[in-house]
This record gives sequence, C-alpha cells and structure tokens, in this order.
Amino acid sequence: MAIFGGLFSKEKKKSLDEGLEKTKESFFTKLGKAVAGKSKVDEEVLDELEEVLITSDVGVNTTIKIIERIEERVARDKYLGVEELDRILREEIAGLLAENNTTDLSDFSIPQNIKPYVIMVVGVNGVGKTTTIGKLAAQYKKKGLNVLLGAADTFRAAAVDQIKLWGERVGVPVIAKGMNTDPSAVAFDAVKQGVDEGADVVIIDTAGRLHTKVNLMNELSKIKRVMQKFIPEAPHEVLLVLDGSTGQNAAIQAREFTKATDVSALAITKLDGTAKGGVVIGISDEFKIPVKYIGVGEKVDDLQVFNKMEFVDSLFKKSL
Ligand SMILES: Nc1nc2c(ncn2[C@@H]2O[C@H](COP(=O)(O)OP(=O)(O)OP(=O)(O)O)[C@@H](O)[C@H]2O)c(=O)[nH]1
Repeated sequence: MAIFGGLFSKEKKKSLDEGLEKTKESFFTKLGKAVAGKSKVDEEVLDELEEVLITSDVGVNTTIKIIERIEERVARDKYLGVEELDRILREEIAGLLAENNTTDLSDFSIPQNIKPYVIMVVGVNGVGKTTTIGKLAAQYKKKGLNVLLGAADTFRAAAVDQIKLWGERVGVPVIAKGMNTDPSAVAFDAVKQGVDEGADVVIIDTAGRLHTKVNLMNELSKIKRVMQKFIPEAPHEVLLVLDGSTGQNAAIQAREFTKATDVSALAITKLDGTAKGGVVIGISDEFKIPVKYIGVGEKVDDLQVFNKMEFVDSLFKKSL
C-alpha cells in the first residue's frame, strides 16, 4: 500500500499526551493556584476547584457531580490533604465516566456483518467534518477495507473540492455532483454505488448549515429516506463532529443536534490547539452517545479512537 507511505506521516505519531498538552498545562496551573497555601481540602478549596473545572470547560452539571463526590469523600475521611487532590479528582472523574455505559472502540473498526456500513456525518461548518471523514477513510483503507465517500455537502463548492482532495490523498473514490445539487441525490448515488461495487464502508458528508434551522433537519431526514430505499437500516451510524476548541459551544451543539436527529456517535476535534479539552469529560458524562473519536491535529493520523480511561490518565499525567 504505497500510498500510505506518503499519506501517514513517517514522524512519530502524536500521542494523546501531546495532543492534550495545552489542556493539561492550563488545568494544572489553575489547580496549583487553587490549592496554593492550603493544606487541607476544605470548603474554600472545593469552591476554587469548582471554578477550575468550570473554566476548564467541563460543564456545570458534570462539575457539580464531581464536586459532590469529593465533598462526600471529605465528609467521610474527615481530613484530606491538598496533595491528594489530584489523585482524588482523577479517581472521581474516572468513576463518573465509567458509569456512562457507552462502549469504547478498541480500534478503527466497523461491524463485520454489515456491508456496506453507511456513516452519515453531521455537524456545523468548520468543525472539522471533512477532515475527520478523510482521516477515517484513511484508517479504514489502511485496514484493507473498500471505502467510498459521498460529497453531499453541496452547499459550498469548497466542501465538494475538499472532500475530493481527501479522496485523492487517501485513494478512495468520491461520488460528487457539484455545488448546489440535491444532497440526497448524491447520497443515493453513493449508497447505490457502494452496494453495486461491494464497498465495505460508505461515508456521506452533509452540509453544516445552522443546526437550529428546520430545513437542515428536513434535509438530513430526506438524505436518510433516500438511502433507505437501498438499505432500509441505513445510515448505520450518524456521526456528529464537534469542535473541542469551542468548549461549551461544542456541548451546546451536541444538545441541539441530538434533539433534532438520532446521532449515534460523536467525534471531538481540534483538542491539540486548545486548553478547553475538559469539554470531553462533560460531553462523555452527559451524553449516552459514545464519543468514538478525538482529533489531536491536522495530519491524517491525528484522529484517535477515544478511550475514557486513557483520556483521564493522560489528563492527569503531568509531564510528557
Ligand atoms: N489542529 C487541528 N485542526 C483540525 C483538526 N480537525 C480539523 N482541523 C482543521 O480544521 C479546519 C476545518 O476543518 P474542515 O474539515 O474543513 O471542517 P468542516 O467541518 O468540513 O468545514 P466545512 O467544510 O467548512 O463545512 C481545517 O483547517 C482542518 O485542518 C484537529 O483535530 N486539530
């Protein structure tokens, strides 16, 4: 597979620790300030900790849960030294995420008994949808799967060009009809071709117009209806892409989208360039939909399969 010699970087793959560097740095700086000069975890320290979690984009509801758990521990253990706060916080966050019964993927895999496995990708403009599709296609291709992409984001000419470019880079066919064509017609053709040619995975890009607009939701419903003419169960996955660097905005988008369409998986991108990575904790806690992927860079191999415990471990590992 010569193409991957050039496609996947020869440099050492970016680790999760590297990807979360900014989040970690900011989090521990704030935490350090919060406990400076204190010896035990008391109400004042907990108030400061609450502030640290909220300003780290963990989200209000998840922050309250974490603080309540630590309060219970303080009440139980009577005395907790501030030097234990890191460990306790890590345990409580890990415990909280473990209670969300979503299953983490172990690698980039798709169910073996579904062919083609149809993934419809949704999300607002600029969150990294097309990039995520390209990265996913590359991972599936690397596994020897036949992938086909559908350029159903026909709202902007650049979106069609961008996905075509990814198709060329990765070496997978792209079904496109150009700008302003009917997105459901593109989805129809992509799924039909996927079936005709025995593709393993069909990934459909969709327009990222404002999720509050009823017409976008109608459009997504139409795309679904049309592909269901070929495969009644399609799409097998609706992947919502969120931009992690927008912090709480990403959580708001997740709420809006999940109300409007049956999202079945989440991808949170751009964690490398931000100190707002705490948003992943809030989103993993709040939604019963699995966070399947996280983006930690622009390169093709900077998409990682999300693992809750690895994420928490990495967040609390202080140095690289
Ligand atoms: N640093 C970083 N940049 C990313 C990541 N994922 C995507 N990007 C960048 O984010 C920008 C937007 O990504 P696109 O894939 O064009 O986003 P989109 O949602 O398809 O946007 P539209 O095509 O405008 O709808 C691009 O410059 C990507 O390279 C990531 O994980 N880390």
